[in-house]
Amino acid sequence: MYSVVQMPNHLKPQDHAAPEQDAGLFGVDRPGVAWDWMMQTGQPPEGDDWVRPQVSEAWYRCIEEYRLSPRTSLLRPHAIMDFENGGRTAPATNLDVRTALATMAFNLQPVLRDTSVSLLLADSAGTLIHALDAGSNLGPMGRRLVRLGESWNERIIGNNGLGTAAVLREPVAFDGKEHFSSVLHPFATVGHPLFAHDGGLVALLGLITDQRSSAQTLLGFVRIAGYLIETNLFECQAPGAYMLRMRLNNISAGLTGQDCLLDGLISLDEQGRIVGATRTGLNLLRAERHSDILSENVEAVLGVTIEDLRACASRGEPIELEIPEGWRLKAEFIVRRRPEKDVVQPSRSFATKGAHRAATVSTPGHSSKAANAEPWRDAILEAALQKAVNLQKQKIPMLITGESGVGKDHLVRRIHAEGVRKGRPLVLVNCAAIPRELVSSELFGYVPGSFTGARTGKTGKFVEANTGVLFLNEIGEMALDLQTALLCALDSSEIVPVGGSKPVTVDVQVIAATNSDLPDCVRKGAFRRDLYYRLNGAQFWLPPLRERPDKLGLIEHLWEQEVKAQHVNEHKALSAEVWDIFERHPWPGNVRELRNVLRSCLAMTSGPQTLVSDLPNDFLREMSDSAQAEEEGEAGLSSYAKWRPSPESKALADWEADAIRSALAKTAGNVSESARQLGITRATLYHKMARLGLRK
Ligand SMILES: Nc1ncnc2c1ncn2[C@@H]1O[C@H](COP(=O)(O)OP(=O)(O)OP(=O)(O)O)[C@@H](O)[C@H]1O
Repeated sequence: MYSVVQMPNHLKPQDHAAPEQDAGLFGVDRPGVAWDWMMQTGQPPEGDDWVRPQVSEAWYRCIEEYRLSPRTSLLRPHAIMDFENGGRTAPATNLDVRTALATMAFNLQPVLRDTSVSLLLADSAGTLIHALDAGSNLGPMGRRLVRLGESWNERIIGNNGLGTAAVLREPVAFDGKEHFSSVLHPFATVGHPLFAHDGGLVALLGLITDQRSSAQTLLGFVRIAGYLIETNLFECQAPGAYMLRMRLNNISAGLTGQDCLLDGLISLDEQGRIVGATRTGLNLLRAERHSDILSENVEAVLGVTIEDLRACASRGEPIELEIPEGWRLKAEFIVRRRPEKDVVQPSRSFATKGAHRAATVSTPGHSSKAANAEPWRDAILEAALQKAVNLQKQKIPMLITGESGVGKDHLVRRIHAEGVRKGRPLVLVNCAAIPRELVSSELFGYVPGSFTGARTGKTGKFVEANTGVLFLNEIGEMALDLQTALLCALDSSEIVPVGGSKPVTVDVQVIAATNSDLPDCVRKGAFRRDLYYRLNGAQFWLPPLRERPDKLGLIEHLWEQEVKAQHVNEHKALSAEVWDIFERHPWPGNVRELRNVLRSCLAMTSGPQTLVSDLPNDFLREMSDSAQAEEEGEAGLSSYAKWRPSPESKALADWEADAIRSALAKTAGNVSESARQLGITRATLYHKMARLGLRK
């Protein structure tokens, strides 16, 4: 029980309207006043005049049960140890489920694009396992909150959308100062628990935004998103040979809310026993808990036998079911294709994830994957490629966007190799790398005598690319006057060489790429609007590596490619620790950084397993700097802090020196090759060698 502190009357509002956030109806920021009151008295105010009961109850839990302070900022390492029962790994969600969830969240992301809302996924313990479009509007503190590995557990940072959804087992939303912890005051957070077929909590879906009065609005979105994800997960993961998809037949029957509109699912084994249900399925059957219906025969619950259901389905007849209280359900009986033995158990914890992955990543010939396992496919790249190749038939200009290193150039090369213009020229122009005054002559060429020294004239890139593809990389860097010339060339399919007067007709498919925010450049007047529309016949956005739901699959795939490329014959696998670092690392350099790191790792690995000490120095230093910066800042938990090589085990300089020695030994003292293998420039390597007193 908690004690109740009465708020002085002069502070109380004079009516019982719903509490307002941020100076609402009465010009009073009620949750703000209540929070200040709690700070002074150590107790939340009584009743629901100031904050919603859900909020005051959460604040009581924070004070009485978790002994938190409202000034609790981010989680400290010791706090996570306490929470995890003496430092054991938090109950993580099954890897297949994590991948499935991340994929579904990724598919939802376009709905939120161009909003200031970030989508989050946490495991059942509240530890962030995936974040989409996270951080751009959230400021430094927000960006720290949405880093993978941070805990949103209510016991750690107080009430919040994700952590409290896990406690209450229902969707929740909090605005600004309704959060117990001041760290969350600049934000609105919303969360939805995601349940497995047996009712076990598998993960948490959440949203965070800097629009701190929008939580209730976002609650509707998160409910629908949660329903879609849960239903999808059920269809992919629930056990059972059959499934019943049910919907209420008579809407006026008395059920309210989303259960009237949404499908409920249950799955059945060969004998007709219920082996799984979604929460909507549970509600439609008027069951409170999964245990009320799991293992029951469908006949006992719905009054029909499995044979009846099979017979109806084989006659193609709809199934009408009557459930208690006279409600009628319309149902579809589905024979599922997946055999039971393939089914994974979502609510089982995945304690040995690193070990599992280490076992699955190996050199060809040592692979522990099933012999008939399908080869990994880069679904994101393939989907973009397929669309682009089709569009190329109509010569539609394409714009490829995404952060540096996500694979824009890689995609263009694939489009060229597999599209209708394969075998024709592919001409690459990096608009940022050519001096401004030369871009015009580079693109359009020049005639002899057009300027001093131009005795012979030059063919421009447009003419070189004739009948093929012209790839304009870093298009956002192009000067405004050149944009005008480019627009003319694109509109007329004609170019005029510098110093010339006769137009030359060209047949060129233009593909442009940029990692800048072109619409923003248009708004600021730095990029021509008409050119933007001209280039943007179709747009492909490649996600950053950290947001890719198939990140681990891609890492594994590229590791295998690297092993092949370097003709390594012995068994080589990434250790569990390295996997964990890779999973948490935000990969600011995206696939480019990943490839460099994998290349260096492989070169450094002397035994069968790649250890943390085999990671390239720049990468280790990045981790180390990040951890240090966070430790120096406000009590934050770094995902990296855990992985920083401990001073007792080895000083960073020693790691660095070992790695360089090893690279130089392997390349017989070749500095360029060593630098390449280490993923650093030659100059950096020389600098480090001098600092560490190393010789070739
Ligand atoms: N999907 C992928 N599969 C395999 N390799 C990839 C993939 N995407 C990118 N890469 C590799 O990553 C590196 C960087 O890719 P790329 O140069 O295409 O990125 P980018 O987005 O064009 O970067 P920038 O904006 O800096 O030019 C290249 O070595 C490329 O081959």
